Amino acid sequence: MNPIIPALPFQTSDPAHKQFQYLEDLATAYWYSEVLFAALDLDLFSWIERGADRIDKLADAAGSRPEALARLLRVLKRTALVHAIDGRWVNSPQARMFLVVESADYMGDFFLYRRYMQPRWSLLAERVSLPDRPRQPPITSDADYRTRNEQYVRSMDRLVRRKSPEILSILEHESWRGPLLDVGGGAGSLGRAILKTRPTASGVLFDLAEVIRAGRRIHPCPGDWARTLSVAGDFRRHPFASGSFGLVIMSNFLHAYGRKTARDLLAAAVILLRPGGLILIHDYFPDRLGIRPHKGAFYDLNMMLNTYEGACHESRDIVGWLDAVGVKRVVVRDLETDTSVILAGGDVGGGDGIDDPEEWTSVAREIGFVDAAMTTPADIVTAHWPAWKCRFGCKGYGRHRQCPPYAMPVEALRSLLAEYSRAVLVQGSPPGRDFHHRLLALERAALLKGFPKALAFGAGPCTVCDRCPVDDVCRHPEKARPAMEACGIDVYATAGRVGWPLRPVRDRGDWVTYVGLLLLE
Ligand SMILES: C[S@@+](CC[C@H](N)C(=O)[O-])C[C@H]1O[C@@H](n2cnc3c(N)ncnc32)[C@H](O)[C@@H]1O
Repeated sequence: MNPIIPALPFQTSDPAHKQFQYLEDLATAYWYSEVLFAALDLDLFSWIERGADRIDKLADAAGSRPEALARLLRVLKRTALVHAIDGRWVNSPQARMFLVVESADYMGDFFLYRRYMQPRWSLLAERVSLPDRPRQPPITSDADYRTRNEQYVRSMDRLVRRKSPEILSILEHESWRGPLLDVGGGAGSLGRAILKTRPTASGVLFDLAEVIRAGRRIHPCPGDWARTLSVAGDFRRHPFASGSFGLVIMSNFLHAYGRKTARDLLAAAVILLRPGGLILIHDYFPDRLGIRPHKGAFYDLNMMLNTYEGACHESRDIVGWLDAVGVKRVVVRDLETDTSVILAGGDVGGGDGIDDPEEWTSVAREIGFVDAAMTTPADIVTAHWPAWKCRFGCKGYGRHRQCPPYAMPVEALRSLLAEYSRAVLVQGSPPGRDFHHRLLALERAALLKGFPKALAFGAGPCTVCDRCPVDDVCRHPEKARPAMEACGIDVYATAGRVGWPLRPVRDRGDWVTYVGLLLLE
């Protein structure tokens, strides 16, 4: 998490402690968006930047009541969008950059566009329960439609423009040659950014006629259309010649369609590729659990509510659809924001991306862990005291084959760690038996993906059997795994190194946070 952008409370509440607070934070999460929308409606950030920085001046400029405005500003201050210095209001760096109309990086209209989608969210229960989609409020006139369409195109363009550098950094490792086709390219900023990296390549921006017209108004400078042919049409019917393009882009396109149509449109795009051509899909994928693990699933609901048949498709489905039409070489990469890229064809890296060590955190979350973090064996803190704490302080001492005094001594653990180069820490909650099963599932997934040395360490006494046999011979060594602390891992310090502040259970209703470890090589 970027330290200058505070996390929202519902992102940081620890359900293991004060569980109801997490729910209360979720219940009031919409307050945050409403505050941002109101501040943008009143254009507060722009007025502050223009010098209306004292409450009376600002209230005057924004046409607001000073006392009420002061209360809104207090919340904006809590959300770190503004600061107060000696009675003057000052924008935060993010607000100055993205929320001031005069800024070259202004995104306020994009954020306000999010509000257009909001009314339908209040119909979520109906949408999930009733067979018919609630009716769309009618658009009153052509002028309304035009304004709305232009806002939409401009908003999408602002967002993809910000994401382009990261998408480019993924594409830069691949070799491709033009021409490029940007399917549903909106105002064209992604294709434009990609073309700039290939000074001789040309491109086609393809979208519906009204979107192309809006794109021309949004980017009036002829230089923005250099080497780009804009073509208006409907991709479901347009007669492009097969084998014409070296790179086909589908950015935020497939989610406008249901499963069957999306699959057909993807297959149609593959046919347009030249031999060795690449396809780049940039979208929200509900099964990608990277930096914003919840966003793809939320976006899918947004599509369900706000489009006719739209859905965010899982990246693994898209990889399967590509495979079915003969595109075997695929990588999936999460951006540092909330979307991901699937790059396929050409001589793209191969596999499904799981050879990328960072992918293991996604796999772990998918298996059901609350959180997962990559670390290295060198960052696993070992000491003598954890095992001694088991000896003096645990009522189970001496009763479990995977715990002291039978557990792996810390010296053996240190030698073992030296034989590995990667490690994944996972976090979970009771019951311990479920946590253990997840660990075994993660270890097995690693084994099957070609990590023969994969070895999991659990949390607390082994839960495989109700109790260890009296003859001390483990009946299930294939399932039993050593506990981290039992072998001398300082779990608090190790978790602290990946940014997990563990706390002892203090209050009734709190539960212990389990931490497990997977060693990989
Ligand atoms: C969410 S926008 C994405 C725009 C841009 N690619 C981006 O990533 O910001 C989806 C675009 O796909 C276009 N689109 C959807 N279906 C289409 C179709 N059948 N033919 C052409 N364009 C289509 C829409 O008009 C819209 O501009």
